[in-house]
Amino acid sequence: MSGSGDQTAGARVVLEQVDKRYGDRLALSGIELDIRPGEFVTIVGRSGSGKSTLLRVLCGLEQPTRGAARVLASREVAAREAVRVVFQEPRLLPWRTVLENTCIGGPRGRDARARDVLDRGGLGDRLNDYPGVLSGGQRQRVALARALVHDPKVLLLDEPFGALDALTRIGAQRLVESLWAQRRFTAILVTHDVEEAVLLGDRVLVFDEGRVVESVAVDLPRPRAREFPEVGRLAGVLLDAIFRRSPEEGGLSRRAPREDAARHPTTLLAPAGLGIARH
Ligand SMILES: Nc1ncnc2c1ncn2[C@@H]1O[C@H](COP(=O)(O)OP(=O)(O)OP(=O)(O)O)[C@@H](O)[C@H]1O
Repeated sequence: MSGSGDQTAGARVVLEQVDKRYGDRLALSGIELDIRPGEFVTIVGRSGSGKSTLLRVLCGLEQPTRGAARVLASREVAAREAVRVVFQEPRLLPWRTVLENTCIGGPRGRDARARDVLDRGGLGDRLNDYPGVLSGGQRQRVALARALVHDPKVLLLDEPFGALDALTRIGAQRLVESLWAQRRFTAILVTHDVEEAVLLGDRVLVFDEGRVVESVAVDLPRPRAREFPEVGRLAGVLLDAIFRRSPEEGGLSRRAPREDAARHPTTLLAPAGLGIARH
């Protein structure tokens, strides 16, 4: 399994000098990103660093204050056509069945696709159940199926596993990875779990104060496991990057804070091979 390849249904995502301002607060500042079709990008960073704002800009819920965010498929397509989001809460309609929830808002005739995704998520025998009788992990798999029924070019995942217990979380991660490998959409996942970011990402971006301060390429075979020494090492690198700019908050810094890194706009084409691209 690989994050790159020629046969892809995913779209390229390009952000050019994107700022997002809320009053006096700059939630995103000078974001320059180039995400290739079918790439799996994960995003980590402290609370309030701008991760969710980036996803909201990408799905069209927010407009940049400056700059442009573009989804480039065979042609430039509107975010609402090409981009789907899965949030931490599944947001299902309690009075609709699993199958009905999955098909809501989707194109007609997508029952077969919905059944296929639900089946792959282990819900093939729960199609006529209502959300109230499902577990948290099952509900989240319905939310994932609902997003994929639209055949998105880009799938945005905003802490989708955050509320799940550890075992259910591992199952959900594997499901997302296998669906991504099969359908080749471009995936952008926000997570607070640095190991999860390494397990799933072709590239991990570290956000701080609305900027990308680090980009870590993960060139490891898939599926990956937390027990891989390299996974642990890269997770440590990410923690270091997250906390080094404010060691008094995290206390994990082993290096001096990098004064210059966050001040300069970054261009983040995924570097080949394992390593950290510094900007
Ligand atoms: N609608 C809004 N109005 C005003 N400020 C906002 C709004 N949305 C976000 N912000 C601010 O923008 C900054 C970035 O918020 P964002 O939700 O993107 O952070 P985050 O990295 O996703 O945080 P978390 O990990 O806690 O979810 C924060 O300072 C937040 O207070």
